[in-house]
Amino acid sequence: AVSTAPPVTSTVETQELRRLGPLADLVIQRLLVGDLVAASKFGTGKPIDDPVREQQVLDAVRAQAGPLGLDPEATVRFFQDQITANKIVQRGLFDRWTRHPGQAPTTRPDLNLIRQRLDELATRLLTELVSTKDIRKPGIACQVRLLVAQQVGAAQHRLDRLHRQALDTGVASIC
Ligand SMILES: O=C(O)C(=O)C[C@]1(C(=O)O)C=C[C@@H](O)C=C1
Repeated sequence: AVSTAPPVTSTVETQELRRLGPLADLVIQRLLVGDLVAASKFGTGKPIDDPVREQQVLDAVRAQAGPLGLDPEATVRFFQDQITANKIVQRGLFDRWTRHPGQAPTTRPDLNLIRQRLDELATRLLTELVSTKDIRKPGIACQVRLLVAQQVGAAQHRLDRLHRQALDTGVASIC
């Protein structure tokens, strides 16, 4: 008879290997919002860098980290990486749209609404940092899980070179 039950150990191991999946997915969601930010700024003369807004983002996560049981400075570093990743996407798209104006967006999304989305993602990222805290200690186990999460996420979202490069930066401090 053909067995229809999945091999239990491999299922458990697969689930284990995917434990950083939700965190990697949120990192990807945040850098994909970079496409919207770029579309909101491109052609307006508005600079990609907004140091005042960056400080607000970092102050907010620093304040939330401690009460959640996260190290405030490590959390700030993680979000600095998310901002850097976002700017990699924005710069890459500005460059692409300048060289190929036909690919430039034709509608301009509202930056304030986009920032609300980034704030929501920050809350979800913090929650996921908390629930993965025990498996993010530096070491090969974390690196293997991260590699799996990053590859699966990049494939699921069909990320191009630019967004994969940004993802490398976004996940740099996870382990
Ligand atoms: O809010 C913006 O204007 C963005 O460009 C997004 C973002 C971020 O990732 O949070 C990135 C770059 C800016 O310097 C500030 C913030």
